[in-house]
Amino acid sequence: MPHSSESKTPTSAYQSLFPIFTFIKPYRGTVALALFFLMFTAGVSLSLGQGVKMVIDSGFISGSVDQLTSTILILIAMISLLAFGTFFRFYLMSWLGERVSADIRTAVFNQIVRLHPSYFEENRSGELMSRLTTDTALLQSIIGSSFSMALRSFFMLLGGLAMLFITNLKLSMIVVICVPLVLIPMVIFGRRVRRLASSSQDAIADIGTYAGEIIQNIKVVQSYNHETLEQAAFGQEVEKAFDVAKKRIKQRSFLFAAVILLTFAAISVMLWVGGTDVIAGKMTGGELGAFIFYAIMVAMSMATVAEVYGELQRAAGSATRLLELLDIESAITSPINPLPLPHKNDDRKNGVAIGFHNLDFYYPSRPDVAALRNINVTIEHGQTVALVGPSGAGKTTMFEMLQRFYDPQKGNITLNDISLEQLSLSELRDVMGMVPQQPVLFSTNVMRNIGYGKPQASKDEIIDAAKRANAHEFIEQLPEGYESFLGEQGVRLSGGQKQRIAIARAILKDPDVLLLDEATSALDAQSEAYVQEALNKLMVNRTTIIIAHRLATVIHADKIVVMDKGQIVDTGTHQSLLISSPLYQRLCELQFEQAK
Ligand SMILES: Nc1ncnc2c1ncn2[C@@H]1O[C@H](COP(=O)(O)OP(=O)(O)OP(=O)(O)O)[C@@H](O)[C@H]1O
Repeated sequence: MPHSSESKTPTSAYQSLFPIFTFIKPYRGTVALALFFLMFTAGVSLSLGQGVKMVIDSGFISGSVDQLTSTILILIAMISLLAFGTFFRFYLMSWLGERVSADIRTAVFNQIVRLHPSYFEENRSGELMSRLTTDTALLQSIIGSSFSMALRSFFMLLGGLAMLFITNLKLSMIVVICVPLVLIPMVIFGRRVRRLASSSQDAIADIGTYAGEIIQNIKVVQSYNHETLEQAAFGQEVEKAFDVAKKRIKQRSFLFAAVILLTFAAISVMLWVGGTDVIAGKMTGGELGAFIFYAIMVAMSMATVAEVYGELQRAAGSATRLLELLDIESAITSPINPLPLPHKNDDRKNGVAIGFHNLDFYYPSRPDVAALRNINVTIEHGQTVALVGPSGAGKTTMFEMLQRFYDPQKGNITLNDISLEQLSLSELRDVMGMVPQQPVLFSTNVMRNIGYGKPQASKDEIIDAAKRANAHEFIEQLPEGYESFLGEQGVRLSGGQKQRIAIARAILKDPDVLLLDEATSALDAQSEAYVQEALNKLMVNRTTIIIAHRLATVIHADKIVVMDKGQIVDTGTHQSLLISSPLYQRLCELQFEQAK
């Protein structure tokens, strides 16, 4: 990417903002038009000073009502032009801000969904979320408003200064001395206010996080009778935020008071010096009026430029973070020239053969402990293999490796003798279908939750999949049938029902390899029978690997792999392992005790 080198070593705020221009480039035409209106309005604003002069000199002083009327009409015409230009300037600039931040948001999200899963173990989702929302919102306000304000103020500052000197040299010298006197306290207080404003935002964000966690876990809070404790703790958080806010508003009050005092003091000095000149006949009243108009314009423009400079620095931080995120390369990518997955006799309905060969794997976050060590397993087309072993043995890790969420440090995994790294990620993941122990439901309706397995599926296909998963009946009984909303704020489903939705999703996907993580929590006999029947149908004509917790599953498996501490300790059938494997015997006793 073109911005990679700049974003790593930003030397100034502007330099790290520079890469954002890649996102602005496509809208060159709009930028040009916006700039035109920006200069147009700046020009009209500057000429307003002349209008003021005319109204005073030709209108009031001349004593002619007609002349006053015509000068006022000219002033109205100028202000109409200003309004006209402002509409387009504001609209186009804000449009640019919104458009560019929308594009950046999309680019960041597109990047996030493709990143390797271990990235999300190192980076909290809350942080990524704030990149997507807060950081992009800041850039939007910079591009859409602050930048335009700064540019306009810059033009007006230059023009205003020029007009000041043209109007009256002596008074201009007073302004040149007074403006910094007014600005210095504004910049100092402004900086403090900004710092406090950002810690105030942090404090508010903390309140949000705290409340969010309590609301999510409200049942735990209530069952432990922690309401009063939580109320007190939350109260403290709120007070902390209030204390920061108090400091901020104090600084702001000082700022306002100082600005009013200094500005009017400076204007009074000018009025006094200018007024003496008017009385002495050295300048007209209109000139003095115009002069004060320009002086205020120059001061305001300088204040705006100073204010925006601070914001630009804050935005530079956001821009750097966003661009760093966009620069990260996913550690798991498709090969440039992927091999197609060959199918035995070209018959897709037979599953695929799987092989683990001398596989060693360490999780990136725990590089010193092997999660899998020296794993060798061969699974034939259409076989059902059960993985058993105590907690932490590495069973789930096997599933993660098969879906290539991580790459092994040593050895490899093959599908029909092709190494996973040689397959395109999309083909690999098309082949795999996973039914997790705790099914994940999205906050949408049943139809879309099942349809996640095959986005182009028709309604009939979805209903058919639900029927085959033994889910149709209970879905029909939901308040709005297939349109019922599931997920976070949706209908609550029982464990068995959720599993059947997940099974329907997998049926619809129709994968060659089925990865099944059986639920450990016991379902009631009826649900268990429904789920088992649905699974049996699902396993036909596929290669299936099951993390097994049920007697029925292991007995019917073609092969059982017994794992412990990341290694395979035994492989065989239920009968052979009962004789040869002490660990398997122990596991059987434990697991099937519970099943009784
Ligand atoms: N993302 C991860 N980062 C670091 N270590 C992990 C990660 N996931 C799992 N582990 C570790 O790897 C080992 C194997 O875990 P795994 O989840 O594969 O076990 P399991 O056999 O599926 O256990 P269970 O039956 O309890 O789910 C454990 O020691 C676990 O702490």
